[in-house]
Amino acid sequence: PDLATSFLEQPLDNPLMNAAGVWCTLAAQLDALVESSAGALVTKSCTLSRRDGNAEPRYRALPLGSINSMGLPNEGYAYYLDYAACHDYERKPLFVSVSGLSLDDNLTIVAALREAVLPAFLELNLSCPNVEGKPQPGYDFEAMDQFLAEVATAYRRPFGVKLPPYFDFVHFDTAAEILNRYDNLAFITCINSIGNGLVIDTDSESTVIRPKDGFGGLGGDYVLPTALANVNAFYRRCPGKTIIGCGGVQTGAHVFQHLLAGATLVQVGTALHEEGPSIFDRLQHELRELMAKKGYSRIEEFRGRLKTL
Ligand SMILES: CC(C)(C)CCc1c(C(=O)O)[nH]c(=O)[nH]c1=O
Repeated sequence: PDLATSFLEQPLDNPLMNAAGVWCTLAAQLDALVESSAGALVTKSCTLSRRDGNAEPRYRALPLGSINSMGLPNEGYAYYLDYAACHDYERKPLFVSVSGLSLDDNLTIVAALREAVLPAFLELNLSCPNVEGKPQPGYDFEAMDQFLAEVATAYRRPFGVKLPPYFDFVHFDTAAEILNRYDNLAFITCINSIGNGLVIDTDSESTVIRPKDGFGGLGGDYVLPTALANVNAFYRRCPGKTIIGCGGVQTGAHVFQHLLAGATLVQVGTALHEEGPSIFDRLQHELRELMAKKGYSRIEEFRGRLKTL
């Protein structure tokens, strides 16, 4: 079976890539993803200036996934624009994730990315911090609309958004209605971690990460059904947009499920953090094996064809 696919008219060897934030903060990590068999890669969400991020421990792997409250540690947007300027786009697509600390910061970064005239794809993180006392833009539909109106106008090129998970059909409907208003909003990545979970260690009777009294974003097995739901909800509601699936991928079968739900590309976070870039070889092997067993030779034969009962 052949895993070749395309994204916004760009050919890719396969649909797999890292999730923003995982194995992508430093150039050496990004180089390892370029050398790996990943079909594409994305940089750590960046801010105007370099950030140390939160105190450690700020990430913990668990039997069923992970919890993190990293606090946006990153080298600052110029670092990632420099990396993007040196990337070989013939080899594989590069995405730049942006998570400015304010709308203005986002506009500054987006303008710089536009000025650089690079073939990199912009993934705007809508879980970015916003005004104190207000929810993240992904959960504040007025702010989300405002962000998109200004970024879409300023960037004027195709871009995408990274969405937090939604759990209510009215939220799927409202978010999709906003996203569909922006013609150059070309792709939607679902989902970011499930926010503010709390993992407790029974023996120590303590939280397991230091920041935010132990509250942090969940990844891994905990989030797969929610990730698949959000991929399929936006796939159904935004026929003109390309969906990137993210959340809970650990096996070739999980990749298959994301594709069936309507994803074009599939991002790997927690499992990549734990296994390293060789995971992309394993996932492709497992996906090919599953496709062969089912008699599929290409992804387009089943992508988006989730059956209902
Ligand atoms: C949570 C924020 C720090 C506001 C954004 C960056 C981010 C982080 C992070 O850097 O803590 N972790 C996630 O799982 N998703 C994210 O989008």
